[in-house]
This record gives sequence, C-alpha cells and structure tokens, in this order.
Amino acid sequence: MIQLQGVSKQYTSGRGTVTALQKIDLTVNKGEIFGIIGHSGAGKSTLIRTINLLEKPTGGTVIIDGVEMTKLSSRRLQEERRSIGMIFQHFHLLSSSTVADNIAFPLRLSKRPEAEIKQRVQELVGLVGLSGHEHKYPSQLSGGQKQRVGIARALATNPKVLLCDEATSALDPQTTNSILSLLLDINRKLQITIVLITHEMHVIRTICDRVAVIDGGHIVEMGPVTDVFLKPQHPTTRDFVAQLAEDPETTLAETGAEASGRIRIRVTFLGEQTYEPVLFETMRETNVPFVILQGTVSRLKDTPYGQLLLELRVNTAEAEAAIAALRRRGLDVEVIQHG
Ligand SMILES: Nc1ncnc2c1ncn2[C@@H]1O[C@H](COP(=O)(O)OP(=O)(O)OP(=O)(O)O)[C@@H](O)[C@H]1O
Repeated sequence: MIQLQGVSKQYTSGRGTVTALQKIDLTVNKGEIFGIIGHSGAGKSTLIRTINLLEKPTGGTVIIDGVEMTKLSSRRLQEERRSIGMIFQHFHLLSSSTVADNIAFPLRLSKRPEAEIKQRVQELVGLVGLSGHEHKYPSQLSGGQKQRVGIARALATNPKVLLCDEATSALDPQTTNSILSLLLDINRKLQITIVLITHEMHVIRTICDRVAVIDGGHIVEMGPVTDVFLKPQHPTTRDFVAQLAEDPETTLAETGAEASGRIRIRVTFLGEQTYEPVLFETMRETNVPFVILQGTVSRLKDTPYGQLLLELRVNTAEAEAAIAALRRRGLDVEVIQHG
C-alpha cells in the first residue's frame, strides 16, 4: 500500500545542512497498523510527513496504492492527499468552529452538498463516540475528545491511509488507551491502513502489527511486533523494550555477584502455549529443579506471550538436556549465563 524507496531528507538553512532521513526503504501493507518508534530527533516526524509529502524528500520515491507521489504536479498531489488522513499530537482543530464544523471542514473544502455533509458528520460523530457533543467548541472538550474530533475529521473523506503523528503523546495513560482502542476499532471496521509515529513502546505493543525503529535517520530494526519486542537486536530497540518492564539483564547484573556458577535461561512463550503447563511438565520430566528470577505474562496486540528468567539448579549436562526438551516443545530458550 505504501512504499518508500531510498527516501532521504536534508534540511538546509543558513546554519548548515541537517540530514534527517538517510535512504529509508519501507513497505506498509494494506490494512495493517504500522508503527515507527524513535527517540527525539531520530527523524520520525520527518518520515511520516514524507508519506503525504508535507515534507518533500530530497531523494527517493514515495508510492501510495500504485501512485508515485513524488512525481505528481501540485494539483494532482492535492487530489491524492484526500485519500490520506492525518491526525496530530496537538489536534490542530479550528478553535472558533464547533465539533460538527471541524469534522465538516474537509468535506466543505471538496464542495460536497450540505445534505451529504450533514449525514456524514452524524455518521462520523457516532463512529468516534462523540454523539451529543456536535455543537460544542474545542475549548469545551477534554484532550481525548479533541483527538476524537481530529480522527473524525481525518476520516471524513474516506481515506485509504491514516497517518498519526504522536497522536497520544499529549494524553494521560487512560485516555491514551481509549484513543488506541478507537484506532484499532477503526482499522478493523474500515480496513484502513494506519501508520503512526511514537516514542512509547506501549503504543506499539497495544495496536501495531509491525514496527520500524528509527535512529539518527536510519531504520535500525524492522519486523513484526512479536519478533522485535521479544528479540530486540539493536541497542535502541532494547532501550524501548526496557521502558515496559525491568530488563532481565538488569536483574542479572544486580544479582551477579552471588550468581557465579549458576545456569540462567530466558524462556519465551508465544500464543496459546502461554496458557499451557509446558514448563512444569518439561521440568518434571527432566527432573530439573529451577527458580523463577523474573517473569512477565502479557499481550502483544492480540497475541499472548510470557517471558521467564529461570535459574537451573543442576550441572551443565542436566541443564542442557532440560533446555533441549523445552526447545523440542516449541519454546524459545536463550541461555543467558552458562555456569
Ligand atoms: N524544518 C527543519 N529545519 C531544520 N532541521 C530540521 C527541521 N525539521 C527537523 N529538523 C531536524 O531533523 C532531525 C529529525 O527531526 P524530526 O523532527 O523528524 O525528529 P523526531 O524523531 O520527530 O523528533 P521529535 O520526537 O523531537 O519531534 C532533527 O535533527 C531536527 O533537528
């Protein structure tokens, strides 16, 4: 649905040149929720804004639904942009217009008949859960309600793609979750492709199917959220994953002195095996006593997972037999400390 090929962006001003994006290659599939995560200054905003060409790349190609956006005249670009909605961290609502008029704004711009606009606004108000608030002004709304107006306005022209620029960063955790549920609901109901940028791993974990990690204008890691989250490779990704839970490595370092000579493993369960007594059965079969040092059971979007840090109280040969048995049962086992 969205293809970025070798996209680069340099900002040039009196003070010199800043390279914000360096040869980004990225494909977002139709109907998926794709997250881009990075620290401040990594290039996230620039990247999401190159998708609808609010930021013109200095190199490379942007293709959306087969249309090469980077080649279009400004008139054609304006037309194509109607199929790409966008929401923002600070909502960007018209403060002197009501909820209904804010939502109607893009429809009036495209000169739709008033009767059609009225009906569409009613549908959208219902979709985002704002029925009864149509005649309020933005100053009378909470942050979450303002973002709901932003979402309804972005969806007014039935776009194929919704771009979310730090859409929950100005909201408290509870409101963040309600907006994330709304985005998930919209993605499922309308089959709209969503691309979001964030600096919060919680956002990625809750609604994204795939994620790209951006650092210094490069994509340093990309893949399904389950892979990237459970097996982070790059130090930046590890930092983000550590936002959510105490990293087992931290526990290891803290208890390192007393731990020499012990065998420690990290066992990862994914999907239905999370709820099966696989660990208990294997350890009973192989007769290996173990201690749980740390554990998490949670979800990555719809997929349950568990991660346990175990210490095996046996010799190396017995531990290896237990590890092989766990792997035979389909569990992912990483040896963290070997004797
Ligand atoms: N208009 C601009 N002119 C000059 N440099 C810019 C401009 N916009 C962004 N930059 C620079 O490009 C780099 C990437 O910025 P960008 O805003 O894309 O990062 P970001 O990951 O979105 O950061 P944040 O989360 O802080 O918004 C930074 O070094 C930034 O200073």
